[in-house]
Amino acid sequence: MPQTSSPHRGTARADRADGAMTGGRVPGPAAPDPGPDGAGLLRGLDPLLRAWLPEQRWFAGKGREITGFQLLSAVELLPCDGRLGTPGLLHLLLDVEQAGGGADCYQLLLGTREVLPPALGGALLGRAREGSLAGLTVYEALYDPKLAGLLLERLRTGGRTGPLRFSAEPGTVVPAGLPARMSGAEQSNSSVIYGDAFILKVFRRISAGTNPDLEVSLALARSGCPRVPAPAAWFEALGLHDEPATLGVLQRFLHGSSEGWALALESVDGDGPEFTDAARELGAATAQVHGALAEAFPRERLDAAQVGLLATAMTDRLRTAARAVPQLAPYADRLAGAYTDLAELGERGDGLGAQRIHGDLHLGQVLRTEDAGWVLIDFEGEPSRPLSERRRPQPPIQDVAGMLRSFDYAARHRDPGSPAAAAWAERQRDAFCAGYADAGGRDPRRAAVTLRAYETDKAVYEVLYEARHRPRWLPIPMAAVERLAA
Ligand SMILES: Nc1ncnc2c1ncn2[C@@H]1O[C@H](COP(=O)(O)OP(=O)(O)O)[C@@H](O)[C@H]1O
Ligand SMILES: O=P(O)(O)O[C@H]1O[C@H](CO)[C@@H](O[C@H]2O[C@H](CO)[C@@H](O)[C@H](O)[C@H]2O)[C@H](O)[C@H]1O
Repeated sequence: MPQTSSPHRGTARADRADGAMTGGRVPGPAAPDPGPDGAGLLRGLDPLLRAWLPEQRWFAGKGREITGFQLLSAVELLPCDGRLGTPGLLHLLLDVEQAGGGADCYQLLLGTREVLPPALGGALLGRAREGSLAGLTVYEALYDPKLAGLLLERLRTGGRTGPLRFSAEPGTVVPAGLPARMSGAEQSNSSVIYGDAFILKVFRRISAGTNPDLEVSLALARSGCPRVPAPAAWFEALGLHDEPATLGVLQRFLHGSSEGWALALESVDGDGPEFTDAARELGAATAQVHGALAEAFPRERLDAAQVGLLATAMTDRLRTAARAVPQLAPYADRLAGAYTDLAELGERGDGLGAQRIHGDLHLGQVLRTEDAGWVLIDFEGEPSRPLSERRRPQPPIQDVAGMLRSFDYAARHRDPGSPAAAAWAERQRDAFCAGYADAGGRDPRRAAVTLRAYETDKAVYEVLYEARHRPRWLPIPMAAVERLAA
């Protein structure tokens, strides 16, 4: 609901009928101009954000000092009213500047209250001491069922509030008043589950353009492909750049589904059935999704020069990762051989087929349902890559390599060096590749050079990912690095 009244004591006011606050316009990252109310907001938030952001799993700039903030957009979706005891809801797009240069744009949904109920204690950012939020407690709004419910209502009703545009997929019915709960899965983004019927993914790091998670799952659902949860509604920021930036997607929640990762671990740990049938079906599901994507989006044939560029990009990523993670450095030259082989294959052969793909396929991105079998989620691609790159056609074997790496992860999650783990992973690789080929995909085992290059690239990415986010898990991709470098 657009707000026109004063949201907070102090200077920040929603003084436009469309709900955008003064200084809440979106001037673009090149020329941010938060204006007086934006500056007032930031004065109170600055110290809270400096302490809170680096603690968030989705914050990509861990380990680098935050040097400043630029407010790109501030929209008040609900005013905080102390007399009525109602919380406020602020939507912010914020450039976070860090040592070493550059800035990343993050989306924040902040609740404001005079007094935070104990149940929301875990969502606390802190109390603002100055600026337009002075005296108010600031917290993560998505944890507050009332505020998360308000966001659902905006998605249901659609329309504009300042730079925010809410849209619904025609023909989809989203009931009002579904109870909200924050998803426990702390990943690259934040998700809210509504009544076990829908899940809203709120993207955290925002880039201009349509997020492939929306673009791809919408195209697949519209084509009738049953292997993705259909998007029901989404919201975007207009005016950041030339293109709208996707901020969040509401999609069907697959209630009662099981995550591939959990099922695989049960099998590895001996608590569940052998996984090979599931791996074979997963290979078939992946091939079906690749088939549907090849129909829905343009395809390309990468020539020798383009394959050479792929190999160069892989080599660059390897060199960057080896500089950041010293354990990787001794293997770098031998690993780079896989990329040289790929470039030579490009010279010799008739190129590589490329199309839209999942882009970050692993066992945490597949859900097994009673009715539909395997369903693929999270088509966002590797969050660390630029959006433009993630939206480009890629060889589909990249997804295969991602899943094969994931079998290796599951197998080695307890003991990276165990021979039984290696044998388990080998069985799943074979089953997955056989299922992929049976369902119409090209047997990945017959593309050994390309597969090895992509597995190496993924293992290198994982080394960097684990070193940054989960250092205890670093031995898992390092075991793969040793093997791939041999
Ligand atoms: N449509 C869905 N139905 C059921 N659970 C889902 C759905 N989408 C996501 N999830 C759950 O939420 C987790 C995180 O979702 P994901 O899209 O991978 O988010 P992120 O981009 O933050 O990694 C998944 O691993 C899965 O457990
Ligand atoms: O799910 P996200 O899009 O956030 O993907 C990132 O995090 C993943 C971990 O949660 C990471 O995946 C790696 O660990 C998985 C086990 O936790 C394993 O199944 C994957 O094979 C492995 O790559 C992913 O790489 C990262 O982009």
